[in-house]
Amino acid sequence: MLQKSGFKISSVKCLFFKLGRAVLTTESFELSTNGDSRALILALAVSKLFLEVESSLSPTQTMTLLLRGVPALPSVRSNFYLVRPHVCSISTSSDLPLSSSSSLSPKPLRPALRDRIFYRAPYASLRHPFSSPPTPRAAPGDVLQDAGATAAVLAGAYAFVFSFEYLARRKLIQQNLSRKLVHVFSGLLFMVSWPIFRYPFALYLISLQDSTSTEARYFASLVPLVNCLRLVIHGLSLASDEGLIKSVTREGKPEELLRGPLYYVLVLILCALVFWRESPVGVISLAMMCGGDGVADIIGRRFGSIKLPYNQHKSWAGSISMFIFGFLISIGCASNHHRGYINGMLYYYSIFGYFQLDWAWTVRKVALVSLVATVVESLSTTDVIDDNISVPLVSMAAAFVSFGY
Ligand SMILES: C/C(=C\COP(=O)(O)O)CCC[C@H](C)CCC[C@H](C)CCCC(C)C
Ligand SMILES: Nc1ccn([C@@H]2O[C@H](COP(=O)(O)OP(=O)(O)O)[C@@H](O)[C@H]2O)c(=O)n1
Repeated sequence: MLQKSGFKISSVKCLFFKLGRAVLTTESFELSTNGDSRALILALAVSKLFLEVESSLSPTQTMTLLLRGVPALPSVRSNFYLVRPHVCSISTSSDLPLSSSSSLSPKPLRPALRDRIFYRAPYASLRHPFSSPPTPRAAPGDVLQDAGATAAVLAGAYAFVFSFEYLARRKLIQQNLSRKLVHVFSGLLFMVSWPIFRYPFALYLISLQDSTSTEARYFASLVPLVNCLRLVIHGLSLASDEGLIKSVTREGKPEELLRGPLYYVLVLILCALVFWRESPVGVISLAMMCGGDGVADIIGRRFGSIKLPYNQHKSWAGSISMFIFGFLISIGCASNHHRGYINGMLYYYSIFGYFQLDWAWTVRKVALVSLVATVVESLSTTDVIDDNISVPLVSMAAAFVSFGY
């Protein structure tokens, strides 16, 4: 582990773990303790370390320090007084018997921000804050790992679609339901596979490796790219794959592959390349396209007797399920990781340390994105612009406005 300011990160981290729950990631320090006085000593140690790190950040980078359970006493505050507030947002939990001003920054943060855990939108060129050289280029072993991950996910994709081909061909499942289940799960399972590309969780925890590798996204994007080529080849009838056509088309016509399914995999490529696992925007957009739109069709066809006043082809049941499932798949079913539990895609990615979010704030933002996506999906414009284009693009725009990159 790299030495920095005389403290070994791993020892600080281990000590933190003994004193309480601490997460020391490339994006943030989060120290949650039971107020143990020794935690204050460590918090001072981290604060000195933090100032060192903070001074090495480029103007566009931000870091986060969250001290939960550590009294915001003057001695702690003074260590942060020099921090540039626009670079470093520091907060302490407001549910502690703290001094009146629980903000540690020179000027009190806006009340709405005081207890938010800011996340840095880490990006490909992110320098590991504790390493003096830039993140090293991929080592041969990393490339092999990514190539292996690509092969495994490609095989999974083929097996996944083939299983629905089999069920549809044996008429064990209706063709429409098969298409919708492939629609719902293939994109979500693709997202679930992203952490296996470079720096798996275990390695990340042990070595605090930078989890935002650049090359990994290109390897991951090969999976939808290969499926894109497959759809084009069979959509143009350059080759025939009755099973594929049966499992992902409405009427069993090859040219249908060049519409909904093709747009769908193109969006997967876009999200993997542009947002990858570094930004909530891609995760939320795919949750809306795969989970929300997919379930809207399944529920709407079955229970959608009450149509929308402005679109007789869509129903309240379909739209409400779009909102609910888009939201739940994005963030899960609770809003406070202290008391409830969160099991959506955003929390899945936060477990790996890709971003840290203020969940109470995030719940509101994801609900807003889900509402916007639901309204767009319910419009009759989807007859002109496929909702595999309109829903994810509008979700990206709404999520970008809410979360930034
Ligand atoms: C059926 C699909 C879209 C149709 O949309 P709509 O017209 O109903 O609105 C989805 C097509 C999926 C494609 C054939 C396969 C995509 C696989 C994915 C890139 C990787 C999945 C990996 C995972 C491990 C299963
Ligand atoms: N909000 C929605 C969405 C779909 N649906 C139902 O699902 C069917 C297919 O919806 P869709 O045209 O959006 O299907 P895809 O374009 O997503 O494949 C509609 O004809 C409705 O019967 C609904 O009732 N309410």
